Amino acid sequence: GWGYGPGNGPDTWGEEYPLANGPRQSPIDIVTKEAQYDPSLKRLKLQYDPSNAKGILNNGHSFQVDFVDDTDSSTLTGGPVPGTYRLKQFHFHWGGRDDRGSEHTINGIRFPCELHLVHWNTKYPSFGEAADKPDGLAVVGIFLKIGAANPRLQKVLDALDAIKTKGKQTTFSNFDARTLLPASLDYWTYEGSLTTPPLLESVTWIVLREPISVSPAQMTKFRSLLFSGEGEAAACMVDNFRPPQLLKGRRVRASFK
Ligand SMILES: NS(=O)(=O)c1ccc(NC(=O)NCCCCO)cc1
Ligand SMILES: [Zn+2]
Repeated sequence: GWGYGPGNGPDTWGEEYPLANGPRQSPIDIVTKEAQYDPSLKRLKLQYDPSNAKGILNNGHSFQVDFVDDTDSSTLTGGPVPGTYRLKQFHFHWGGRDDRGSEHTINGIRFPCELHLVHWNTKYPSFGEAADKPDGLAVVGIFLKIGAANPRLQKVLDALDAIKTKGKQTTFSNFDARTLLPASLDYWTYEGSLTTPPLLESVTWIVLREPISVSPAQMTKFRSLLFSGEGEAAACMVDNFRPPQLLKGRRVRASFK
């Protein structure tokens, strides 16, 4: 199946997933001077209930923290989208070295890691139903930059020893995803896609301007995970990012001047 290696990486995905060359693919390079301030954009409202955290899973491409999404208790409202979107999961993309790892880039600059908080539009009955609709998903992207250790990440990183290999999962409860957010919710927004197969063009991207910090030692924890399953030849889970895709005429709007 698809992956990030030489034989199954982003350049090969188009063979099985034709959307790879579609008109609204993600990620993109955000050229800040070309992002247009839009005064009609609303403030982003993220309301997360810690009791909705359910589990943490190594899915063989990244790891994700899954949330119970059967009520409107952890939601995204406001921002560039009408209606209410429910938090489904969050996950990360990172590099084998600190000079790469993020999916979106800012003026060509890559960050060592990028956090994605995945939400689905409650006008649809479920995530699966929403996932292939043009207004189905809203993903908040947050850059991580090297600096002081981030204590808010520690609970997530401490759980990684239990999910080292593909398919492993463990319970992960009482986690407040709001603690991962930076002080400012200023954002850029554009219409895009899932950044992994099936590359569905269903995502309103909301990329925060302010990064959160991560220390080199914490990055080493991310890199201790494996793409491979137990008993398989060990393959370090690093460089699980898709490079920036063509804008194809899309506009990027800014919520700030
Ligand atoms: N990196 S990303 O764009 O935030 C992303 C989020 C979800 C997914 N996929 C997912 O949640 N489930 C599999 C696809 C759903 C099809 O029903 C893939 C990429
Ligand atoms: Zn992602």
